[in-house]
Order: sequence, then C-alpha cells, then structure tokens
Amino acid sequence: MLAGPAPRIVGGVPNRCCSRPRRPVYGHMLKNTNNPEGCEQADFVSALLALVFTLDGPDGVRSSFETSARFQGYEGTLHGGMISALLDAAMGECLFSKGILAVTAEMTVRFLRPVPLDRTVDLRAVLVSARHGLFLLSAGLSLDDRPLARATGKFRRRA
Ligand SMILES: CCCCCCCC(=O)SCCNC(=O)CCNC(=O)[C@H](O)C(C)(C)COP(=O)(O)OP(=O)(O)OC[C@H]1O[C@@H](n2cnc3c(N)ncnc32)[C@H](O)[C@@H]1OP(=O)(O)O
Repeated sequence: MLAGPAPRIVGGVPNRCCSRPRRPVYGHMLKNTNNPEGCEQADFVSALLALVFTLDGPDGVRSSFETSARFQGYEGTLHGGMISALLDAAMGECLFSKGILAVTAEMTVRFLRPVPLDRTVDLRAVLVSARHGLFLLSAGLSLDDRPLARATGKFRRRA
C-alpha cells in the first residue's frame, strides 16, 4: 500500500501571551509539569481541550476528542457546553489554518444525539464562505460516521 503524505498538523491559537514562537498544539502552550517551557498566561481552555488538528481538504480541518467523564453533563453523556466548545474551537482552528485570526460573532448548535462518554469522536470544520471580513463556517461532531452534533458559525476578523 502506498503511504500518502503525512497530514500536516495545523493551528494552535496564535501565541500573543508571550514572546515564544507559536505552538502547533493547544495543550503545549500552557506551562505545567509536563510542559515547563510553556507560558503561564496561556488560555486554560486551550490546554483543557488538548486538540490536534490536521488539514481536511482545501478548506477544512479535523481532529478527534476523547469524551471523558470529566466533561459529563447528564449521566453518561457529554455536556452540551463542551460540545459547543469543541465545535467552536474547530471552526476557529479552521480559520487559523488559513492564517485568519477571527472571533465567533454568532454560533448555532444542533445537538442531534447524546454524545456518549469514553469514546473517541471525530471533529471537523470547514470554511463555507468569506465576505468583507465575515466568515461562515460549519462544524460537526460524529462517532463512527454517525453525526452527533453540528454547528454553523459566523466569525469576524479581529482588528
Ligand atoms: C480554544 C481555541 C478556540 C479558537 C476559536 C475561539 C473563538 C471564540 O470563541 S472568540 C470568543 C467569543 N466571541 C467574542 O468574544 C466576540 C465578541 N464580540 C465582538 O467582539 C464583536 O461584537 C464582533 C467583533 C463580533 C463584532 O464587532 P463589530 O465588528 O464592531 O460589530 P458590528 O459593528 O456590529 O458589525 C460589523 C459588521 O459585521 C457584521 N456582523 C457582525 N456580527 C454579525 C453576525 N452575527 N451576522 C452577520 N453579520 C454580522 C455587521 O453586519 C456589520 O456589517 P456592516 O458594517 O457591513 O453592516
């Protein structure tokens, strides 16, 4: 079997909290016992999510996430806020992968099915359109190709 090119790991919030170079992986930004070189002021959410994104087609990114009980809402299922955070992060990361720094102006989430715990779910986002500094994206969370949640987001370029 021919091996294709290795997927390129993308993104990470552009590092504005210190002078260290931008890191490709969210969790690497925060200073802790595993990462003594990290930054003390880095975003806690970024470290918490610990997502690694790769490019997915010309306009998308993808990642995976372990749905641990730490993020439980109702018993046995992932909290909706966590689902929203993942979808938002994916859309933000999709823009970062294109060198666009933007904030979420509006986001709609459709929670299609409960997201079970202790599973590895797939996370994807794609840029749908870009006009006058307003970016429309969509994102999805799925398990074994079964959609669990989807979102649309409008992002505004940061000044
Ligand atoms: C862990 C890693 C995560 C990575 C990704 C994380 C992304 C995030 O979660 S960011 C955090 C959450 N978001 C925020 O904090 C944003 C807070 N809000 C803001 O800063 C502002 O309201 C902001 C930037 C969205 C819009 O500000 P501003 O540009 O001044 O708004 P406004 O003057 O009302 O609108 C400017 C233009 O954008 C358009 N616009 C703004 N919002 C929308 C919208 N929701 N839909 C359509 N158009 C919009 C307006 O129509 C207007 O266009 P025009 O001037 O042509 O009429």
